[in-house]
Amino acid sequence: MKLFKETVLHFKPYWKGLLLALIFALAGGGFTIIPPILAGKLVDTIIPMQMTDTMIWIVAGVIAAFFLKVMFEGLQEFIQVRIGLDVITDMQMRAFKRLHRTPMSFFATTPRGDMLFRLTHDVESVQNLNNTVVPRFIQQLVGAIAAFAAVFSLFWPAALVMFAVFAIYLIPSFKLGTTVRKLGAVQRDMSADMYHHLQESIESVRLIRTFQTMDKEIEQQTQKLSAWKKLSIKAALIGKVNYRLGNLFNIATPGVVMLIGGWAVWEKEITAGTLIAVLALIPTMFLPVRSLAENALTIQQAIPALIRIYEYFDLHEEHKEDLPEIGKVKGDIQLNDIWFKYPGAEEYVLKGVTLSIKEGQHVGIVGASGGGKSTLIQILLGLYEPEAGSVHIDGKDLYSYNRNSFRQQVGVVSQETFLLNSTLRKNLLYGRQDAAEHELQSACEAAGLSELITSLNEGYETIVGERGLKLSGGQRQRVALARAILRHPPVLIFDEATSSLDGETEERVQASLQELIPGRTTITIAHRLVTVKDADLIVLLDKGTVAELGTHEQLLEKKGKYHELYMAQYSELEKERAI
Ligand SMILES: Nc1ncnc2c1ncn2[C@@H]1O[C@H](COP(=O)(O)OP(=O)(O)OP(=O)(O)O)[C@@H](O)[C@H]1O
Repeated sequence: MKLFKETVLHFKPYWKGLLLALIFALAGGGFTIIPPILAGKLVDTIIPMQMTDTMIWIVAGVIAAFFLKVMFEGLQEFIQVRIGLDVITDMQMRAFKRLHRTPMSFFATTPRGDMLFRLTHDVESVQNLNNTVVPRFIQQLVGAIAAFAAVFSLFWPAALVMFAVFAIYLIPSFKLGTTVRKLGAVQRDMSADMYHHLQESIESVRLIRTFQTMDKEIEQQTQKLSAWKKLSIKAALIGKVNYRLGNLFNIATPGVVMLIGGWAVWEKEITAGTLIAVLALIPTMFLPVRSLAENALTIQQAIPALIRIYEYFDLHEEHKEDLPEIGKVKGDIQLNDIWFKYPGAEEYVLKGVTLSIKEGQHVGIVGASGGGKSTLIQILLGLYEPEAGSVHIDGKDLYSYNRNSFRQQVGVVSQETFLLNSTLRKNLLYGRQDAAEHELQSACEAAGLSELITSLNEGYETIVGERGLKLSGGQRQRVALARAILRHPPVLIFDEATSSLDGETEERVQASLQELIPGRTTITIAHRLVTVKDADLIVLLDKGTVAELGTHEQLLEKKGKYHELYMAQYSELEKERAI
């Protein structure tokens, strides 16, 4: 029911075009029944009376009827395909937009292959249905109704025979159709699984080569493919049986009609011409049924595909679109008693974290791996919502505002660097398209990228490759840094932003970053304590709680966990240098 309602709602804005298509379909259907009726007249009157002139008119009438039928049906088909494509692209965009508004937890729990499959293959399945099956079926249905009405008025017992044949045929056809539908759903899930595996396999090519697991990957794909093939053969076989069954009834029906029609001609109840017209109309009546059987698989694939696209319309939204914008951010951040665990997890990752960051302050977050540092940043950006507690930006509750308006004013450089398969320039300008050339250059300078760009033949126009694979890890991280710097955000977040750089480059980049930090609220997550030793405040996060808080010197004096970490990290010499 929802399927029907949603579909009607999507087509509603195009009702005028659809009405026009229906008028053309009706006209096409009307012209479909003219040639058989004229053939009846030919047999009954024109030939016996040798009306040569009228015969020419009849032939002209048949040709004109065919021509008009083709024209009207062509117009109807075109309008319908056009509207269908508009509707499908609307649906695809609606699903895609919604996907971008869902919480991050959705992406963490949904295979990427599944998302891609819905937005590509499922959409394609619906397009296949739209481009050929539906417009033709409507023509055929209109033609069949017109033919049925004509047969009923010419010789009603033949119409009755047809009706009975349809009823008998529908029983096995329905059963076979149900089987095809079930097979179609399984086949689709198998395809999605294969798609996911292929995608993962291609993306993990480095891992596969390193661990030499190609054979295992190929074996897995072979198994999936052969299971899919087996099922597809079964579905194709049932589809063909269904189609041939339709043909069988199509052939049998004229036989029965000939029998009762021939008898009616002998009894002078109808003329021979009427019988010929009726016989000629039979295939037209069978066309929609045959078409349904022939395209059963396409239909059975498209319906679940449509349902799966519709499922995305109801995805949970991260926040309502109509929430107010947060306005220009100064950078005062307050986290109050944050309790958080990841969806489906039992353990809390953050247990009552409270943190106050003043405008323009530089805060370092340190602690053992898995302590919840990156999670805290995700909460601060509103990517995940805590179970309890609140986030205030300049005194405003973040979750009562459009979070995107806050994120736009934050420059984030994280452990993972995402680059587009495009030029360095496009990647650098990703967050701020309108930056001037000198701004671009100084951001690259600050991020330690200038030398690399000068050394490249194509400079800023160098293509970085799929996910930036043509760059080293450190180079990718520097691109991400420059990209964040270029935005001039009031809030900067560095999550292990310099971890992929060699010691010398890191020192250089850190020195440049120190110049950028004044005047902006900056949060730096680092494993190497020296990275944050100049921060105004250092937070030691341990197993989801704030274990220690203070400046580098205060924390060292405290001789607690920070001190312990510090001692563990540095040799005596480095320690002296760092203090
Ligand atoms: N998307 C997720 N779903 C479920 N659990 C997660 C997810 N992301 C992180 N975790 C878990 O949350 C805990 C904290 O992870 P988090 O990344 O915040 O730690 P971290 O302190 O930043 O670690 P690191 O220093 O290694 O980056 C870990 O136990 C991790 O397994």
